[in-house]
Amino acid sequence: MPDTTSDTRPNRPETPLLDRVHNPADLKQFSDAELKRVAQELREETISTVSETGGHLGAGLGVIELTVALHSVFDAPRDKIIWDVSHQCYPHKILTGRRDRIRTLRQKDGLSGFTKRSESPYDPFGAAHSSTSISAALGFAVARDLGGACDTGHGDAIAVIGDGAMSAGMAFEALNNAGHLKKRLIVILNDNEMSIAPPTGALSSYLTRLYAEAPFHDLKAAAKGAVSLLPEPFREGAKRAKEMLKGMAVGGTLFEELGFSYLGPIDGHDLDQLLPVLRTVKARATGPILIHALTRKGKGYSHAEHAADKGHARAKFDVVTGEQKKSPSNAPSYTKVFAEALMQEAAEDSRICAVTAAMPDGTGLDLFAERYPSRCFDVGIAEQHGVTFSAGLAAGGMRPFCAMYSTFLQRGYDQVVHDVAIQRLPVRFAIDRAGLVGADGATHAGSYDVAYLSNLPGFVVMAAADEAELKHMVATAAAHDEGPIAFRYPRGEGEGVEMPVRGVPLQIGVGRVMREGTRVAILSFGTRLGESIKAAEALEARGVSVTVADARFAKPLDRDLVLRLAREHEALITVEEGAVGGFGSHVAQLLAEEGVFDRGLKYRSMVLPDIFIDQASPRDMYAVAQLNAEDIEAKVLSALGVERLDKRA
Ligand SMILES: Cc1ncc(C[n+]2csc(CCOP(=O)(O)OP(=O)(O)O)c2C)c(N)n1
Ligand SMILES: CC(=O)[C@@H](O)[C@H](O)COP(=O)(O)O
Ligand SMILES: [Mg+2]
Repeated sequence: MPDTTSDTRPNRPETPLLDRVHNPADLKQFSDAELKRVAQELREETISTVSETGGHLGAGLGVIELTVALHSVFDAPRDKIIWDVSHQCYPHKILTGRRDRIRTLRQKDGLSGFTKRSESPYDPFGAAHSSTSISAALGFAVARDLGGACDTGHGDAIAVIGDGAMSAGMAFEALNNAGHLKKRLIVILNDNEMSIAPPTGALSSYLTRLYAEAPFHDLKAAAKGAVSLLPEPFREGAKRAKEMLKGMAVGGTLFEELGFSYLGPIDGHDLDQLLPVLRTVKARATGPILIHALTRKGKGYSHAEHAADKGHARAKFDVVTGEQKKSPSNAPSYTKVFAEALMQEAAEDSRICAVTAAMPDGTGLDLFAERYPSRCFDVGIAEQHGVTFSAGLAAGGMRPFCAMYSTFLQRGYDQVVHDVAIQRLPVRFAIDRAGLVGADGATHAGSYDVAYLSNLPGFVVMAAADEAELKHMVATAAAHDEGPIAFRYPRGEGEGVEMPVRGVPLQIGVGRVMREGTRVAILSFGTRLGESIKAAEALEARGVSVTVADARFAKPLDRDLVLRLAREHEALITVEEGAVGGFGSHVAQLLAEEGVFDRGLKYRSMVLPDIFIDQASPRDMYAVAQLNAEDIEAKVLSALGVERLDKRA
C-alpha cells in the first residue's frame, strides 16, 4: 500500500499541529484554543485529500469540529464512536492513525471510503448503508453492561447520525428500543438539513422547527429538567429559560417522548459549545441522551457549501477553482437513459409514477420530478416504505416505477416478497448500480438482486445488456400489468450503441442470439454481453466457433433458447455480474431437470465469486471476479479441455 505522507507537493496544506496527532490521545495535549487550529488544519487536509482521491467531501467537512471534539473528549477505541453511513469518516480516519494512507482512499488496496472493522480498531462498526448507528451503538452499550468481552475494552457508545439517516425506520426502531432499555447511550444528531439532495418529509420539517423555535438554547430540555446536564455556560441561560417557561405548556421533543434526554440545538461548528457539552455528557449522562448539533454540509469550502449537493461526492478536483476532473463521456449514462425512457412512457400514460428513496439524482428521477412533480415521490432514506408505498400505488391503480440501487433494495426485501410478490402487484423495479460499482466497494456492489428476485414466484427479472436494451426494458415494464417486474443496469455510461427513438416492449421470457457458432455457446445475462462477444471473437481467431446469446430474462427463463444452445453445442457457459443463486443457477436447474447433463453437456456458470470484493476500479473489480473477456475465453477453453487448440470447430 503506498505511503503518501512524504509527498510534499505544493497543494498540501501546512499542518503543524495536526502533524503532532498520530492517534486521538494526542489531541489531549492541546488547549481548547489549539483544538480550533487543529480543526482548521484537519479541514484543509480533508479538502486536499479528496481533491486528489475523489470521494465524499461535504459530509466530512460538516463534521470536522464534531470529530475533533469527540476524539479529544472521549477515549477511542475504548469509547465506540459509530459514524452513520460513515461517508463522513475521512477526518476521523486522519485522526485515528491512518493519515499516512489517507490519499489511498477508495483505491485498490487502499483505505476504504467507509468505516471498516478490519481496517482499524478505531472503526468499531462498519457502515455505508444508512441508519444503522443507533442500533449498533445500543448493542455496544448493552454488551458493555452485560460484561461482554471486547478487544478494545468497553466505554461509551456514541452514534453520530445525520438528519437524512434519521428519517429511516431503522433509526426509530433503535430509538424506541434504547428509550425502553434506558442504558447510557449517546446519540449525536448531526443536522445539516441535507441528505444527498435536500431532505424531504415531515421529520425534516420537525427538526427545522425544533431549532427555529430555540436556536442554540435548550428551552424545552430546560423546562423538563435536563438543565443539570448542561455545562455551566449554558446552565444559567437555561435556568433563565426555565423561569421564562414557567407556566407555559411546553411539550417534550419527540426524542424526549421516546425516553431520551435532549440537548440542543447546539452549533456543531463551535468548539466552545461542543467541548463543554460533550465533557458534561461524558461526566454526567446516565441514560440515553441525544445531542442535536446543527452543522453545514461542506462547511469551510465554498465550492462545496455553495453547490446544490453541498459537495456530497466529488471526482478529483482543483482546490482553487473547485473544478472536477471528470473524463469525457462517450455515451449517456444508464441512469439518464432510464430517466428519459421513463419520461417518454409517462408522457403517454398518466398512471406512470416514480418512487425514490433519497436518491433522486443517483436514479435520474430528479429529471422525472422536474417534468412530473406530482407523480414523483422522494420518500427519504426509507427503502422498506418505498417498496410498500409502491405496492400501494400499484394496488390503487397506478403504474409505479420503484427506482433503487440494487444494494439499497436489499433493505426492502421482505416488502418485495410480502407486499409486492405475494400479492402479484405490478410494481416496476428499476434497479440501478447493478453489478460492481468501483470506489464504494463491497457495501455498494449490486451483487444479489438477481438471486433474491429470481426465486420469487411470478416475478419477471430482466438485465439490460446495453442502453438501447434498457430503453426497451422500460417500455416492457411499463406495459407489464400482470405482476412485478424488475430490470437491472449498471453504474456509469452505456456502451455507445445506437439508440431507438422509443422503447419497444420485449416479449416476456425471450432472449436473443447475437452471433451463431457451432461448438460453444456463451449465454450472457446483462452487460457482460460485450465481454462475451469479445471473448467469442478471440476464440474464433483461435479456431473455436462460438454462439453468443443475450438471455435478457433470468425469469421467466427462455427455456427454448437454453435447451437449444445446450443441444447444439459441446459446451454452454453462462455469464452474469451477480452472485451465485442467480441466472446461472436457474439455467443449471433447468438443464438438470431436463437431463441435459446426462447427455454430457459441458456447462460452466460464471458469476461473482463468493467473496466481498474491496474497492477498486470497476474493471479491476471485474478482473478479481474473473468476468472480463479474457476470463470468459479461458473458461471456455478449460470447459473444452483444450490446452492446444485443435481447430476442430
Ligand atoms: C440504506 C441507504 N439508502 C441510501 C443511501 C445513500 N445515501 C448515502 S449518504 C445519504 C444521505 C445521508 O444524509 P445524512 O444522514 O443527513 O448525512 P449527510 O450527508 O447530510 O451528512 C444517502 C441517501 C445509503 N447509504 N443507505
Ligand atoms: C454514501 C452513499 O451511499 C452514496 O453517496 C453513494 O456513494 C452514491 O453512489 P453513486 O456515486 O453511485 O451515486
Ligand atoms: Mg444531513
